Amino acid sequence: MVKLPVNEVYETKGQKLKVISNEDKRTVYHSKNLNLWYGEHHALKDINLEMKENEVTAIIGPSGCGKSTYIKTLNRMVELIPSVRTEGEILYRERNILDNKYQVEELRTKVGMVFQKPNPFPKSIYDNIAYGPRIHGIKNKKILDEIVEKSLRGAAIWDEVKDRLNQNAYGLSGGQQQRICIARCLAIEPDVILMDEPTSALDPISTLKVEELVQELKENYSIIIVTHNMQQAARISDKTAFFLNGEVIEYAATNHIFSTPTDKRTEDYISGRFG
Ligand SMILES: Nc1ncnc2c1ncn2[C@@H]1O[C@H](COP(=O)(O)OP(=O)(O)OP(=O)(O)O)[C@@H](O)[C@H]1O
Repeated sequence: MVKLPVNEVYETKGQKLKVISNEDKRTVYHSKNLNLWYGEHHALKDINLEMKENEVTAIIGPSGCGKSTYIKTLNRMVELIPSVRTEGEILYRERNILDNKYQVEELRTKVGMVFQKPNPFPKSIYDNIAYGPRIHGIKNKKILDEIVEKSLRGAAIWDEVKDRLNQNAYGLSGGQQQRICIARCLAIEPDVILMDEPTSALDPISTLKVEELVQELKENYSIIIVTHNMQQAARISDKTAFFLNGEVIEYAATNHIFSTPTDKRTEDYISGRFG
């Protein structure tokens, strides 16, 4: 494949085409000097990370390094824990979500989350997907039907469940349940999808399906995924942040992190010397 230099303007059939560089992509999240404490425990230390739209950003690092804590600050889920204290800023689309004036409800309509263990509601497949839109006031059956179908198609599970939409979601396999949770997330038309180890409870085939789905979804969404599976990060992400003891040791294009890491600690981690 020929690689064109970025930001060059070419003319073809009378049309000017600009080769877009990564710098032209808009920033979705920008953490600035973010610190977080659980009581006395300093769990996130001066995190500075800028994440771009329509990219998959992977967060990797050994157990206890702060990956889940970080992703849960991005939708302010951490504030449910009473001992948590934060300092610094997290800009989402240029507004500081840690500001008291920022309504968490507003954030939740824009940022969806998929967890480690599939967590469908004990309801029908249809009601799982229609749940969010209903909360947002949509009652019209035809509109809800459309949202349900579109979301299930978006999560690549429509064909598997279209004939049993009224059955309980608990009757599905783990991999199917996880895609139902992704569909539930898509139904609120989010801007960003946060995923906290979304495949760690899945078998290899379901894992592959979710990984393929993540690749497709980035065309329309920005995805931030925590994974302890380094092969997965290498396969599906554009950028990777390596966390260690609450700090970001290195953040760069995924191929750079996995081929020529700058920091010795990143190299030791990705080559399996610790973690
Ligand atoms: N609710 C909590 N109260 C107190 N300390 C916590 C709490 N949650 C996490 N921690 C601590 O904060 C640090 C970071 O934990 P976190 O769960 O973010 O790590 P992680 O990188 O996601 O780990 P893992 O890969 O094992 O899930 C750990 O030392 C952990 O013990």
